[in-house]
Amino acid sequence: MTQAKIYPQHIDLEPVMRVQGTVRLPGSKSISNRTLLLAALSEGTTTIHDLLASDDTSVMLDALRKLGIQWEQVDERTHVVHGAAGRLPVGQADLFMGNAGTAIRPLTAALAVIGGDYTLHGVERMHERPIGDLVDALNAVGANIEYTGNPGYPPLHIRAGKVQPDRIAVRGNVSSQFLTALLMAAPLMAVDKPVTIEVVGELISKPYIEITLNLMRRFGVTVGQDGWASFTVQPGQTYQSPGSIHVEGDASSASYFLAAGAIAGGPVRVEGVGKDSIQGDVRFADALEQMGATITKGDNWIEAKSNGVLKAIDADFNHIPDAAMTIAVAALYADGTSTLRNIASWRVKETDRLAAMATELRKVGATVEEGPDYIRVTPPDTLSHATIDTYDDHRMAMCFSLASLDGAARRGNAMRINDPKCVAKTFPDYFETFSGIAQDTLS
Ligand SMILES: O=C(O)C1=C[C@@H](OP(=O)(O)O)[C@@H](O)[C@H](O)C1
Ligand SMILES: C=C(OP(=O)(O)O)C(=O)O
Repeated sequence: MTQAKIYPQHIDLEPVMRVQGTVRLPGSKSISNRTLLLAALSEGTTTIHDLLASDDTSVMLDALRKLGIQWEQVDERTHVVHGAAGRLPVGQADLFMGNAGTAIRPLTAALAVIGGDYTLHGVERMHERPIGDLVDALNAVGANIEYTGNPGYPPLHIRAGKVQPDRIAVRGNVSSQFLTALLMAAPLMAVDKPVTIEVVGELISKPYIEITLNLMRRFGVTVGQDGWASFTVQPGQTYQSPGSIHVEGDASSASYFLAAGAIAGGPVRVEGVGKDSIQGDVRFADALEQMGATITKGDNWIEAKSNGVLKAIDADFNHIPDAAMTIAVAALYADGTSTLRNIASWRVKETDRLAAMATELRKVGATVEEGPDYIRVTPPDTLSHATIDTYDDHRMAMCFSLASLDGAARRGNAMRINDPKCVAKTFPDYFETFSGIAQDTLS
């Protein structure tokens, strides 16, 4: 076991020669926050098993409470949400959304359609993350949403409007969460006639739309689809509680452990996601396979094992923008230059991830080319010890734990990661769990 030393300001990860073990994943952030909102909008009570416990789900739970939705946590792994059947008991509230895109975007659409007097704000970075395409789409069909800071960004002030359109158009090239938000609110708009949501231009991060449609179906609403161009909800469909629902393990969180297995021996098995997962990020395993790792999958697990040095990869990662960050760090262990393409959305997430990734990969000795929507990584012969800055981005912290694996071990120095507690956004116990798969350390 590695002796990870946790300090308030940084964590020192001793070089790890070999990883092996089984990790039980925390719940999926994307499924947890969608499920909470859909349960709140449903008729009936929903028991949710294995909800993610993290900053992003706390802000959603707190917001729902403030809006008058009753919920209880009945034991460590079980929450019960009492749906309010498309209404919100509290008509006026000030809601703190942290930095959770999956909370602020869907809630904005739901609140604008249901009507009331609501303000939504978040951490400083949240106020730099775009929401203009969603606000424009809603205001164009009768919503009343105002920016109280910079136009195009939270904070927002939502007042009652009248939103019952036939058609609503939204751009999908900055974030798929805008379309997700409109889809989830669509049954509330389609009161007596169908509503069609049209995607204007390109749609990014498509697998997240599949998650949305899948969960809407489980809550009793089906959506007609014309490819990725438009989505129609027929009138008279209301959300109905499925009774109980289980949240899969988080496939993005799985990526760090699978990559560790692919880099440093393995096998490493993640439990909680498997062959039939509804999360697009399970396709991260295909990328690792392409890099030469051996991947095996069961119904509820995925395992990765290394086969010597990884092969460099050149691929489009638009479908898995979050897990793609893990590939950028795994590329440090590849036999040549890797190129990750079509990832412009990295610039508007928790930080400018293209800039942050380039800066931190250079610190460990990589040669990096940062393009407007791509990154090219050439590994050094030997990784250098470095102090990694994390930019209040959970994924920067989690990805760079991989830089403590065998390549780094050749130098025998610890890898320092600043502000490790930022992992609380989606995986509060990340570093403890990572320590659990480390078998041999050089300390
Ligand atoms: O809908 C979702 O659950 C998410 C969609 C993706 O965002 P974009 O659509 O902005 O790429 C992803 O990066 C985010 O972590 C979660
Ligand atoms: C982009 C992310 O989060 P959000 O849901 O806040 O968009 C992420 O978790 O990588």
